Amino acid sequence: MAPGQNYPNDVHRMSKIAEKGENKAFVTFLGGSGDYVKGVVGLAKGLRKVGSAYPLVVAVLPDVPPEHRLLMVQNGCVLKDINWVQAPEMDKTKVGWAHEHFAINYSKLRIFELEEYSKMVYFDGDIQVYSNVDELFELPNGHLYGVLDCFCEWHHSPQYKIGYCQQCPDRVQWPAEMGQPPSSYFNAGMFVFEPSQATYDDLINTIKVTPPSSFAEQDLLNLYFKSIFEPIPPVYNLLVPMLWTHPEHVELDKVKVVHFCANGSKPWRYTGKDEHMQREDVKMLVQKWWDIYDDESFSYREPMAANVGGKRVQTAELNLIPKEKGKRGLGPMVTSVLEFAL
Ligand SMILES: O=c1ccn([C@@H]2O[C@H](COP(=O)(O)OP(=O)(O)O)[C@@H](O)[C@H]2O)c(=O)[nH]1
Ligand SMILES: OC[C@H]1O[C@H](O[C@@H]2[C@@H](O)[C@H](O)[C@@H](O)[C@H](O)[C@@H]2O)[C@H](O)[C@@H](O)[C@H]1O
Ligand SMILES: [Mn+2]
Repeated sequence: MAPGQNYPNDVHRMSKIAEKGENKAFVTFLGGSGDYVKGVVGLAKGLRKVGSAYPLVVAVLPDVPPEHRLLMVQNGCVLKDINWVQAPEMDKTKVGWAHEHFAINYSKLRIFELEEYSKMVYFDGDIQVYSNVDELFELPNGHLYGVLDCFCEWHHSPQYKIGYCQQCPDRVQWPAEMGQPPSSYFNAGMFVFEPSQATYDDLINTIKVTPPSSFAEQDLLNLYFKSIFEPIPPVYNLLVPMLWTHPEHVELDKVKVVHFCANGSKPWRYTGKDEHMQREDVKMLVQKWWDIYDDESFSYREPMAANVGGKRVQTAELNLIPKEKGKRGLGPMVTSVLEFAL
């Protein structure tokens, strides 16, 4: 099935159309079989380390492989199957995604369908939590909360061309001939929201009538929630580029959440060779990420038992990849573990 086409029997539909619930949870998003699963495992461990009272839900696309699903479940994640959301057709001669993978990011919008939760805090998989942020769940309802983004590295944007950034609006006045200055704009790597099927349906309808732009669903979310968006302090989503674009707004010892969105800063891919990556503060934040990721005391819960064909076996005994070399696929055991786990 090509992404975006609904499955005939919708095998990956939401587990059940849930009635509105009172639960609250963190939620992240994972697609593909690549290394972002390390980011999710790191985030799960980070939330456990700061003693958060809320679970981490992971909205997983169909192409996330079984071994990655099991790894996340063993780290205490609650998996929710979601389907793709088709990115709008883009005329690449006029505009392109800022990063190729942004096309799958529209599927992130599926988190608005998670109505069994009354309030959720979304984190990208490349975010780490270094201090408890459970207070975010007490923010008043009726708003979407996020941290103001920085435009200083948006090389193809009108903002960049004139050197305007909302982080320092007095540095360069927005010229009257360019119309209204941009409204407050949040980084969609972290936001506090209330799931609603009606909101999700309206977002999808909005995609159909909104020309696509470089920052994909982030631009859409900022357009859609403009009237109820409330900025929250940058300690809740420190964009790594802010360390060099607006150091005057960064008090590193007060930062609670770090977003590794700068090129070359994803800790699990970090080589130190990209621009700015040899900075002491960047190296310290990446090392802190690894200290949590490698810390066994925040890792696997007791190896899970699973009901496999009526027999209880420890997941450690499961052979997730069938013995025959090169042959991959869901063996009967893995399917039942996933049934148990999901
Ligand atoms: O191959 C990918 C790329 C991205 N993502 C998810 O999409 C989010 C947004 O991508 P990214 O964080 O790379 O964007 P950035 O914030 O760096 O612009 C990631 O954090 C992941 O949760 C994913 O699951 N698989
Ligand atoms: O698909 C759009 C993406 O937009 C955001 O990434 C961008 C954006 O933040 C720019 O403002 C930064 O300059 C840039 O570095 C960063 O990649 C979100 O973090 C990501 O989850 C996703 O929504
Ligand atoms: Mn990110």
